[in-house]
Amino acid sequence: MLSVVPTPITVRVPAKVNLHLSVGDARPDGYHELVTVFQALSLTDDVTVLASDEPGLEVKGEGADSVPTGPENLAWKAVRLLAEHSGRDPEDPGLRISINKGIPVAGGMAGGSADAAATLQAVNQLWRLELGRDELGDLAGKLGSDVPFSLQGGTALGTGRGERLVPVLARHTFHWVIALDKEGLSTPGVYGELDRLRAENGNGRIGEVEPLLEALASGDPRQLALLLGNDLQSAAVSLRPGLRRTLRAGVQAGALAGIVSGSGPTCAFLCTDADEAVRVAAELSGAGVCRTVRVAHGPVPGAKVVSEEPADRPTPPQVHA
Ligand SMILES: C[C@@](CO)(OP(=O)(O)O)[C@H](O)COP(=O)(O)OP(=O)(O)OC[C@H]1O[C@@H](n2ccc(N)nc2=O)[C@H](O)[C@@H]1O
Ligand SMILES: Nc1ncnc2c1ncn2[C@@H]1O[C@H](COP(=O)(O)OP(=O)(O)O)[C@@H](O)[C@H]1O
Repeated sequence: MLSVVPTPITVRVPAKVNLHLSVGDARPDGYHELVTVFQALSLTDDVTVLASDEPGLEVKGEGADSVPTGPENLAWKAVRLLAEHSGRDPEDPGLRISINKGIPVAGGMAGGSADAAATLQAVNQLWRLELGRDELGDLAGKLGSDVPFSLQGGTALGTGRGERLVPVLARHTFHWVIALDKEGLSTPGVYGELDRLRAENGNGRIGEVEPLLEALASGDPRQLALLLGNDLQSAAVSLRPGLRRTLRAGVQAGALAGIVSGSGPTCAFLCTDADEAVRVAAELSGAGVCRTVRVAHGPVPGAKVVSEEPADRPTPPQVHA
């Protein structure tokens, strides 16, 4: 018998791409100081949370087989953190979680962070914790550097580890083609490779962020394309040399520019408009340089409740024929 009324809540949460990712030196705590511009894209995961006496977590969809279902899943870490924060027993949260993945796993698009953010949002509602944006944002930062952005969405400037956010004006919907690779890359592995390359070859870094912020405000994809930059790209390409071919193929197919998304190996190609993105995606998928392609647009909102049981809603009036 259930001890609480089951009230499933589904939260939809977006992937991200870093339009600008400037990586500083490693800090004493092992993290790198960043200046980054995130944009939330229309590739999404759905996370459904349900109060249950039979706790568990299931993962379906894109790359589900490689996602852990135990305590190392970031969704469970989010539950644990909220339980501790609200004086519940973290060993017995009484929840079932179902994750439907549309975000590539270990692809540099913050899929795990997205699930953590969605779980924070869903459980906040399910347990009626009424934590506000700032409080949820602080908890999100404890779960991972990208988690606060997954909550917030839109377009934002991130500093610190990437967890300190300021919204950025983006006066346009931008259209992207996303090329997914066969296997993921480890985020710490890619940061480590960047440190190694820099120790060997010196400190090549992308420029300042301001011109990119101006391009976003202007809404001109051609201007934005010239300013996309990612310090982690050389490290991702060093670990996965085939990405060079993928990046070239996207531009040959007609994209304005291509970039490795975060720590990779997913590549994101900016296109002039939605029709052009569909055309580039079709051509790129025939080029044999990646596992599969997707079309996406951004910015889109952050983690958002898309359905819940109408527990508190009045019964709708009956309509008789
Ligand atoms: C590279 C980025 C760019 O947005 O995204 P992904 O490509 O992973 O999606 C992020 O910095 C990833 O953020 P996230 O995946 O949340 O990383 P965390 O869990 O906080 O940290 C995982 C590991 O990445 C490295 N790390 C992360 C953030 C940072 N500013 N400096 C780092 O050096 C550290 O080795 C850390 O132990
Ligand atoms: N809910 C989750 N979804 C995806 N990956 C997860 C999740 N929880 C933990 N992970 C682990 O996090 C690693 C990084 O995955 P992900 O967050 O998708 O990539 P990235 O850090 O490149 O954006 C995966 O290899 C996986 O083992």
